[in-house]
Amino acid sequence: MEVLELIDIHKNIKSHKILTGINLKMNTGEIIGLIGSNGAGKSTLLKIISNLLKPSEGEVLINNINVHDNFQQVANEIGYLIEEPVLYPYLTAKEHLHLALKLHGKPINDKQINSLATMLDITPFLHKKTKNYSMGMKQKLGIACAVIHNPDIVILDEPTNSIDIKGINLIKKFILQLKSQGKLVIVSSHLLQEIKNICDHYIMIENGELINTDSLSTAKSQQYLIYFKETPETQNKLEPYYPLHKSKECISIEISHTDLNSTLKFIMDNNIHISDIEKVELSFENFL
Ligand SMILES: Nc1ncnc2c1ncn2[C@@H]1O[C@H](COP(=O)(O)OP(=O)(O)OP(=O)(O)O)[C@@H](O)[C@H]1O
Repeated sequence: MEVLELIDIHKNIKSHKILTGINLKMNTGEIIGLIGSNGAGKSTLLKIISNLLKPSEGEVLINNINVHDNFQQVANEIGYLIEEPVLYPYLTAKEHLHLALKLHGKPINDKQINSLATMLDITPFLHKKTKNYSMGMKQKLGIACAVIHNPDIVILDEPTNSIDIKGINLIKKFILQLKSQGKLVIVSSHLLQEIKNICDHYIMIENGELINTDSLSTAKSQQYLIYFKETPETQNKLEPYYPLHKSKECISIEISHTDLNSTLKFIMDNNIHISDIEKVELSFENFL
């Protein structure tokens, strides 16, 4: 069932275009992986969905309700952890969870808190003040606070940040449990191999634009390597595409399929001789 729709989302900050024309529809019971290089616009998009930022243009609809015009109506349908969790150093994990429930107008339910604490392995420090927590402990508590009010949509920006392998596996299992409860989970990660086995779909953003929303296998085939003979003149002409890759006597540039036409035009306009073009299957880590 469709729960979230993004309609022509644009975000400009001053003259900087951060997001351009993002259109997406997402359903309950899905895990969506959000990938893109540093500065691609992932956190900005997640903040817009969570109503932490307003789009310059466009609409975010949760169950057909405009998030930015009617947030009170949909605030309980969304839970998020974006960037680092904001925690009070002199409150315990349990007190944070009580606060989160109060914020959403939900009754204190210690049974629910204990069960969530078990799933996220935070029971041992449920009654300890957060000032002495490690980054991993803070991160897990941040995730617990994001979901304690039982939202339909859960947004986790880099949830595996600062978490060891055991913790990453636990979070993956937890995300799968959220999916089995019928929630839509949107998760971003720099280390996508950490989450790629659990996602149903992937959203790729580069330079604020959606590259594709296809499956992992389709997404893999969207890159091209263009090879040139290594000469100083060619190297100079290819300056807009630095850093160049070097192998034996060749240099190459790596581009996405969306840049293929403009890159070929650039090459022709500049009279650069192409030695070869290769469509490559890159692993997700190559996009990050
Ligand atoms: N408040 C702001 N003012 C100006 N530019 C901003 C602001 N917030 C974000 N940006 C710019 O918008 C672009 C996208 O940033 P964003 O944090 O959304 O990227 P990201 O894909 O989440 O990156 P990362 O993976 O490094 O966290 C970047 O170029 C960033 O510098």
